[in-house]
Amino acid sequence: MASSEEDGTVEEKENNNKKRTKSALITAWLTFYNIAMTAGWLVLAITMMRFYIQKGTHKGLYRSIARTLKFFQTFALVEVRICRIVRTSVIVTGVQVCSRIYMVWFITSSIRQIQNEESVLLFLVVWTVTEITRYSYYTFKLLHHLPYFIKWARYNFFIILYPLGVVGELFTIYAALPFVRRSGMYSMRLPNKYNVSFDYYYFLIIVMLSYIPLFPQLYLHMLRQRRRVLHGEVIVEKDD
Ligand SMILES: CCCCCCCCCCCCC/C=C/C(=O)SCCNC(=O)CCNC(=O)[C@H](O)C(C)(C)COP(=O)(O)OP(=O)(O)OC[C@H]1O[C@@H](n2cnc3c(N)ncnc32)[C@H](O)[C@@H]1OP(=O)(O)O
Repeated sequence: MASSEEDGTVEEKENNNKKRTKSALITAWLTFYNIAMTAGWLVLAITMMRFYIQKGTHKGLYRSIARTLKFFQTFALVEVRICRIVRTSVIVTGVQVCSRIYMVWFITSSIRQIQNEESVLLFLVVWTVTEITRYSYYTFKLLHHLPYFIKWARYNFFIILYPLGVVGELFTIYAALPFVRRSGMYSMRLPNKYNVSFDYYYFLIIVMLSYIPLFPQLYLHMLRQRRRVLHGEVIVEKDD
């Protein structure tokens, strides 16, 4: 009897040890990821500032940072996986990350003629400030040393930055429309062997319209997060 009780305790201890090791590994991985992303966006911020100071214009800036931007923004896909670990929604994160990746790869990087638009500069600056704040917030939180200013910034900056970012993105897509129509890029006209037609021009218009239902949901989600974190409100959100 005593030996089976002992066995139970040994088994429990082993399980607890395994759980603790797993949780430590996850925390280490998350900390590494968030530090890497903070560093990446800081590099982008410094590169943009240096470019502007040296050249005195934003023309050519996108080209100079395109590779780094593509790398770090695409790497953010990891976050959809992180949703399984932390208390965040796959849908909210998925829409956010995918729309950004789409903006980088299939609009701004694909259409050279729009890269010098002011709207591109606008969303780049907004994304950079947002991401430095967001990833440093996660990092300090994981390290249990979260300065109040970072927490405040994480849950206040978005109030202005989110709409500004969306304005930058929408104007950029709008600027792309004439080039897409003229070039017929990413489009398929009939007749073709697949018997399928696709017009990227109209697809872009649909993307722009999809901001109308999607953006308010993301924004309201962030306002709820703000009330929860800064004002301690208990908020029950529907899970996906
Ligand atoms: C085919 C193409 C289709 C395109 C369709 C287009 C339509 C798109 C429409 C929408 C347009 C949006 C475009 C985006 C524009 C911009 O980004 S503009 C720039 C300004 N942006 C912002 O301010 C972004 C603000 N939004 C967010 O931060 C997002 O909603 C988010 C990134 C998804 C984060 O939300 P969420 O995770 O729910 O909030 P948090 O409070 O930060 O986190 C919740 C808990 O999860 C923990 N956590 C999350 N991520 C991490 C992590 N990486 N590491 C560690 N921990 C993490 C976090 O700590 C919280 O934990 P608890 O406090 O313990 O709950």
